[in-house]
Amino acid sequence: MDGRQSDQEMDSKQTHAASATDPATNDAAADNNPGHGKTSHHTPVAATQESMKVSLTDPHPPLQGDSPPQGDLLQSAILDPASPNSELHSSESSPSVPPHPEPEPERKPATSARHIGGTHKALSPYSKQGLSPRMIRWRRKLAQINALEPILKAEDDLSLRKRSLALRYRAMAGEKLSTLLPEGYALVREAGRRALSMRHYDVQIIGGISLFEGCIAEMQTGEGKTLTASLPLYLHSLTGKGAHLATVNDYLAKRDAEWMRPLFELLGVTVGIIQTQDDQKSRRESYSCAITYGTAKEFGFDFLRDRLLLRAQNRLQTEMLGDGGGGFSGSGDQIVMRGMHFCLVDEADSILIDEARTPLIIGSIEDTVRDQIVETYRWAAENAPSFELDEHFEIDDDTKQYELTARGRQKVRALPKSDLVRTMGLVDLYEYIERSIKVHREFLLNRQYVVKPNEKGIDEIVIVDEFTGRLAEGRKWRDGIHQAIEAKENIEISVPTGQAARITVQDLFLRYPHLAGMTGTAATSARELRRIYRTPVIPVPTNRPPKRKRLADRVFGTMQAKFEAVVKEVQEVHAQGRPVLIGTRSIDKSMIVSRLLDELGIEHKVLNANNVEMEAEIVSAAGERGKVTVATNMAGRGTDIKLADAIEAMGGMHVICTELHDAARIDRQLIGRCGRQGDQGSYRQYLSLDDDILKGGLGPARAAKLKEKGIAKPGAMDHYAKLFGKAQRKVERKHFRDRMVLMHHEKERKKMQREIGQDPYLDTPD
Ligand SMILES: Nc1ncnc2c1ncn2[C@@H]1O[C@H](COP(=O)(O)OP(=O)(O)OP(=O)(O)O)[C@@H](O)[C@H]1O
Repeated sequence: MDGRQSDQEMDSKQTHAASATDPATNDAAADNNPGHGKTSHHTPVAATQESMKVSLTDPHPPLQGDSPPQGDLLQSAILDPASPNSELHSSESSPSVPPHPEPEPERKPATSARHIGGTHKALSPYSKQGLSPRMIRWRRKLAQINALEPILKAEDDLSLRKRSLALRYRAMAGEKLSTLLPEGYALVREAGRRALSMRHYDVQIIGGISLFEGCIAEMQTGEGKTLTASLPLYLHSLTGKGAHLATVNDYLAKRDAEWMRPLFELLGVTVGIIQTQDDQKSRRESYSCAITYGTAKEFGFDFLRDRLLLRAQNRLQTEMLGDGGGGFSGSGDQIVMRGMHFCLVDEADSILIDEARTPLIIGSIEDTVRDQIVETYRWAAENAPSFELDEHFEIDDDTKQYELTARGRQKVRALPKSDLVRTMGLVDLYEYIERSIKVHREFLLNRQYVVKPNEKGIDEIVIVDEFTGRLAEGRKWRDGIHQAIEAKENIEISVPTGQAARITVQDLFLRYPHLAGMTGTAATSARELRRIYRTPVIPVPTNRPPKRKRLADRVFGTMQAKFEAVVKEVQEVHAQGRPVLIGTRSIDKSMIVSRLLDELGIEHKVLNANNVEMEAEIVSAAGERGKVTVATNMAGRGTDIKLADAIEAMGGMHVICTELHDAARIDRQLIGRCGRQGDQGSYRQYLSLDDDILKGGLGPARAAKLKEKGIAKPGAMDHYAKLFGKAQRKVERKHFRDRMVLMHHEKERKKMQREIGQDPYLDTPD
């Protein structure tokens, strides 16, 4: 990777005209009803102390998803300190395999141990010795929640709802949420059991408590983050200030909200969903709900649009001084958000780290020199391919800068130009050509981007997100890269329109007074998350010990040899009837694997950003007998592949990773598609000496030598496996440093702007 992520920026969709109606529901009226408060207040937490001891054994018949012998791991740990279940089940069985690229030593257990146990001995949050005061406190709360369970179980739905209203009344009257937590969480658990047939496991309750306390809960993939999120979202919603859940795309926002809706509704809590295409009116309605699910991007744009509106109405000053509220204006336009109180970030590493630098930008006026710019982009795109490396331009290996040589500049001057292009300054023309050469060499169709018609049928460049494999609709590369690609593909050029408002994803989340996050893969980023967001990472143990098996890494000389070996393995596992998932780093590579499978006559499905509409169908069948699925990172986050009945006995699903990503976290996401919820499963990493990660981590010279070696020597060369892990760690460290530098500059800029009385979000430099 060449820091392309840093080039990315978001362009807003058109700023919608706000509508005049005010749908803001006033839940407070119902909440403030003392009658409700009294009737539902009949079993306060304090009254249940006696029953707590009893509740440490599970009084419930197992439900769907419950696993009686090991189901409540924590419970058994409390009852029996010697219980093997009291260990943290985070390692996978890996018999006699070379070590998989491990996260940097200084970043992993040390951080977690410090947070959980306070000493380095306390590697397990549930071991008795070295338990941190925090964990002792959390276990005490868990015991209180467990104690309430039989009581709530005996009550009807209406009583639960009344209890919920009473809690809201108390929260709005100023009672601390932490004192309401045990009863609140017990209510959510009971509502989950009734409405979703899913009872929160003890480990999920512990995860929920850590989220309430502003931590990043690291829960293994498939452990049920969606259900865990319901706990802190509910509790924070009680204050009436709105609780937000930010996730990575519209699809997940909608899916999770709809999934959890029956639980919340049973407790009288409203749920809103923000989708990209929503107008201002429906956005306002969604934000007026007690809990709102949406994407980080939409939360950011709504914040900016509101801010622009407030400035237009000259109300920003009072708003900033805390005298805002209401959101009414003389023109009838209203802001959509009710403020920012609590945000739970799903896939926290993706949003808080990978997306952190992404600026969300709302454009302003049309550029008057538009035609000239458009024509120059086209002129550069036509001529760039005729420029030769070393003769006309050079590339700086460290900075990835393209620079024209003297001969290159001479060539630019000599090129034929139209009148419009000729009026452009010569230095600008050099830059246009340099950028265009870079785009021709580094930005490839069906790898970094696709060309896709928009809703008006006009072709557009849509970025393929490196981390999620999904199309990042609405996002643009900056510094003219996006326009240079449009020129290269000969489609309409979207000249930037200047900046009216801008915020980075990082700044957006730092504005929430209460922030928490969940992810399957945060330990490797614990240091960064703590440093930037002051959110400690807490590993939450798995509910059942993972049975996922890691098979030895395989290394080949060339990509071709690697993919041939991959399909051979697919053939073998497929013959046993086990489902196989093959992860690739880009759309074009998924197509290569698909072609090779076709040649062998193996029926399969391809899941990439080009066939997103088939996603639900492909995923729902992927765990069935004999299914083969080729996917990009799209199959990573949020893809819940259910195994068909007989598959578990055969050994579960087999995942094949065909290349390392720039961050080990992304590889872990794909691996996490198998062995979910304690299921059987296996995975293997395939590598080749021409993989991009070697260039990024070991430098172009060393990578070129390895590549030569790979071409010269066919067959497997597994002894190189460790080198790949080393390269990946180097790339991770480089990205970490880049992010820190950027954060520093952003901080300085904002400080300076505030000093001179500017708004750092609205008075943005272009
Ligand atoms: N307490 C529970 N009882 C029964 N089933 C559960 C429970 N918690 C989670 N599950 C099941 O576990 C599966 C995984 O849940 P979910 O998709 O929320 O996991 P996740 O942690 O978000 O995974 P990923 O990180 O892969 O996105 C779902 O099928 C869900 O039904």
